[in-house]
Amino acid sequence: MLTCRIARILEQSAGQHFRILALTFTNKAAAEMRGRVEELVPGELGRVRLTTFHSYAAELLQQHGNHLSFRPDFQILSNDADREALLDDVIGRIRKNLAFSLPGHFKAAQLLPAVTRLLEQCVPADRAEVLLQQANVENAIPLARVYAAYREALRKTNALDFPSLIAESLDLLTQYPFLVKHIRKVYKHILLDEFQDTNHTQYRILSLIAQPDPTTLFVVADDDQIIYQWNGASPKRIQALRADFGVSELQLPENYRCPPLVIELANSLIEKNLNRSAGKKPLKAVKQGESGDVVRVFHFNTVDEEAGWIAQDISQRNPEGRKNCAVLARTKKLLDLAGRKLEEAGVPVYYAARKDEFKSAPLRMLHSILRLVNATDDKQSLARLSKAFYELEGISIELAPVLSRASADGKDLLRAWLDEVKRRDALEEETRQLLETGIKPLLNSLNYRDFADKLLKWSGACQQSSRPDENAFNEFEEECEVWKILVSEITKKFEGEDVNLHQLLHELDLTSKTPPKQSEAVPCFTIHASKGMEFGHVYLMGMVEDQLPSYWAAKKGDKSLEMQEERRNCFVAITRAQESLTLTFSAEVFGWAKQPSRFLGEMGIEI
Ligand SMILES: Nc1ncnc2c1ncn2[C@@H]1O[C@H](COP(=O)(O)OP(=O)(O)OP(=O)(O)O)[C@@H](O)[C@H]1O
Repeated sequence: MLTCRIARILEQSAGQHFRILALTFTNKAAAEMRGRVEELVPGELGRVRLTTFHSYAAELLQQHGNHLSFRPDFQILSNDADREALLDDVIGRIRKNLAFSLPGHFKAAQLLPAVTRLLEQCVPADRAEVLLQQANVENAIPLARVYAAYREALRKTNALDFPSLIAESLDLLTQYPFLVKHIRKVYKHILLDEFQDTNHTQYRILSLIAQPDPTTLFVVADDDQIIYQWNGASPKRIQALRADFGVSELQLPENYRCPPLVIELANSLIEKNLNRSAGKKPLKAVKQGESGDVVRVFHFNTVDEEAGWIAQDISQRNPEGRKNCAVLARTKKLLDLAGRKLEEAGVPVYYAARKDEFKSAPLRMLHSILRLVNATDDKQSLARLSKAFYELEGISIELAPVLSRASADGKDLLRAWLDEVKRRDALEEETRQLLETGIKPLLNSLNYRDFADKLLKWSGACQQSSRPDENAFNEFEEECEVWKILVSEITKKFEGEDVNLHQLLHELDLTSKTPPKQSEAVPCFTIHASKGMEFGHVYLMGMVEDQLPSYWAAKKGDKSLEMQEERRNCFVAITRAQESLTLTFSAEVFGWAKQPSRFLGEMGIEI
């Protein structure tokens, strides 16, 4: 839908210079759409910025973040461990200030979620105290203090985490209206996929950059698929869109994916939700003619038996059928069990869990060198580089001498590290070569592609000889593949532009390093990870109370917002099926007696 509209705008405006901004929530969706647009209108992608919300925010801050004191080479803290370390630092420094006392139990790990929530709501640092007090939050004053200091620390260390990318972008656009004017001039069309997932801050950004003219903005949304309520998504957003933009709406009830029987279940289920858009039409199956068991329901004594049966059922299919199967569940714990059973049955498994950082030593070494070239005093990257280098080369480079050499000679950390390494007699000739002919030119030219090729080639040679750490090459081959794919996707994303090093690093930080699925592997996905996807045969396991719906929703009650979200989770899961749907449940799950999910009854399934 979105891609067809982009293609049509491009066709109809050939020769014109305005650009199109299309935003998605996942890199995968953005990459798929780019592929489809390229197929529909080859050679026109240069006029389209098709990217994720976060990546667009990073781009805005690269270009204009100096107004907020961020340099374009800012670092993105993509994992919670780094955010926690920064917050820990912040708390430690506040504690040193004797004039202000923080509650003894204030620890980074416990406070991070609260800080994240404040950032997601884009609470200005100087308003946090009042707002937290008004909301009767315990320890409002110290929490506000920590929050303000955390935002300040991000600025001082020239770093941003995911929620602050969005929050700072909104601040930027709010404080500098000339930027909004500029963006509106450049992007005559703004399109957004999965609009229902936008949180309040993202919506405010969208409202600023889209011209008030309703022809500018085009969104695709389904309020029956809001499953990120906990992350700020809300049915209110669609209502706000109607009120703020005067949008014209086109309902698309036709469903081309699922068999009619699945559509019947989906409709029966979702109509139980109370706060759907008024006048929402039920889904209409376009597919006709079914063969075999389109919907199957099985129950078991224990979840162990349930997972074992699913594994057997999938393994007994022919290879073609097996490739089209997926196991979905509400929680990761269920999927891990199903995955284990599948592996025992000889079926390879694919998990979609996000992978923030590379795991193999060569890729860690590459990534930390690139980070050090970009941010020359990044001590954390220096430590990571030394660790990876030790695993590969067996030479231990202590950080203290590197730091003092850097400070004494006024050198950046990478150059000082190189000097330390080169003093070692034990250095292999190939490694010396890499450092001489690889890193030095990289430092001068920033040609990361060339350097990456050299380092990966050198690593390949290292792999042949025994290494001090036998785990150094775990996941190496697949990560080389991931590296190639990422660089190629990033190049496509910035079609026609030279992707500089800090753009590359930002994109790397924003992208999961999960390897691509091997064709014969069976996906085991949480419902959230399966959103937007489709599979021939869907096995939805764990259809019991306290799983789907979750314990929390069941506790909140049948009419609660939480229960409605669980119903949408179930709706999303079953509507992934193209050919068949298998629903399973057990009397006992992880040692607890469980009742069948209320959603089975709501779908009209008799037990
Ligand atoms: N007009 C059409 N004719 C035939 N097939 C179609 C048509 N439109 C969509 N499809 C197919 O239906 C399936 C679902 O389409 P699409 O991914 O656009 O749906 P969607 O609304 O984004 O679904 P969801 O939001 O539930 O993930 C895809 O396999 C797509 O190829």
